Amino acid sequence: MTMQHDLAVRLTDTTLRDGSHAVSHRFTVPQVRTVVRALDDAGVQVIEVTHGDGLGGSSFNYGFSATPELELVAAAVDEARRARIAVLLLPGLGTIQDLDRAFDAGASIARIATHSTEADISIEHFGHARELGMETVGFLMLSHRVEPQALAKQARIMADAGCQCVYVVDSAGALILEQVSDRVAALVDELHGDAEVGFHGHQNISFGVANSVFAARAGATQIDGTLMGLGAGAGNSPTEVLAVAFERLGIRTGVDAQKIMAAADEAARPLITRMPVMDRPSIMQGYAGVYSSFLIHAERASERYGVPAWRILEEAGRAGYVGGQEDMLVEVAVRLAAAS
Ligand SMILES: CC[C@H](O)CC(=O)C(=O)O
Ligand SMILES: [Mn+2]
Repeated sequence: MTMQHDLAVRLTDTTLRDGSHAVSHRFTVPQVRTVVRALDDAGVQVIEVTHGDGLGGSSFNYGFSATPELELVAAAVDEARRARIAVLLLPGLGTIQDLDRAFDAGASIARIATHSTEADISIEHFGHARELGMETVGFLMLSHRVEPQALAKQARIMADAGCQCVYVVDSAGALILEQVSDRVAALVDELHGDAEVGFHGHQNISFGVANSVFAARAGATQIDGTLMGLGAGAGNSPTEVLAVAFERLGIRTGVDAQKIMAAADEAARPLITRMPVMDRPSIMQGYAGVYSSFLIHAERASERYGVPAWRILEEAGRAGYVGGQEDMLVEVAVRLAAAS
């Protein structure tokens, strides 16, 4: 076994954001408190809390939150003793005012997400977050669609705007091993210490954890996970598995393996109404490079128009749709139904 005692990564747990997709955005204040307490006890340093689609995501199009997300953020801030609370924002869906409100509720890390070729729409948000004194993280979503050097140029735009860590985000769970480390290495090289590099994986073709190891070895210092792998598509890299795998590889996380396994089992497992699985639609997302959050929208369109969800997702991959184009899945379903 290769031991790499020189490596350390900060784990960010996004059960209460990406994992929110798996419970149709129905987290309650007591549930948030339970999960935050368990993660905090286990030594997770950053916990992300918002609607699954980020601040402002609660809507007809993306699904309404059962509890206003700022109440969840405030509860998380109140419950955490050591961990810091992060929020995610997609410019256009969430606004600068949403960020202000999240900051007022006690969030101290702003994670701004854009499609992997559109970093320029995050410039204002990074500037504003830094003015507020928030730590900043940038998400380059659907990173598999962009070659390493071009992705690194987008990361440079974020870093120059005030982003302190740029993530390679495998939104489709499509990347495999060196495809991750090549991208992470290109960003590390470009950013040259001006910003850290992170990795966010999905399990659609089961590579989330292995990809995270490759990311860490290529220089990523922040890695995302969710308890029990709850998340969009087939879910995210499970935080408890990341903690155990990293410990076995000598990559320091500061997370207690026993406690994080208990957090998954005792705090997260009872909340699960629908366990993300690798099935035909979610595997198709990894295979065809489709945004993981499209899964529920495709399933809804599948029921309504009587065409298989995997076919809708396959077509979405062919068309190259990006986050925000959920309505196009209905159009695809209508077309497939008419052709059948
Ligand atoms: C809502 C933003 C987006 O879903 C971020 C993310 O987790 C991903 O792209 O995987
Ligand atoms: Mn995700």
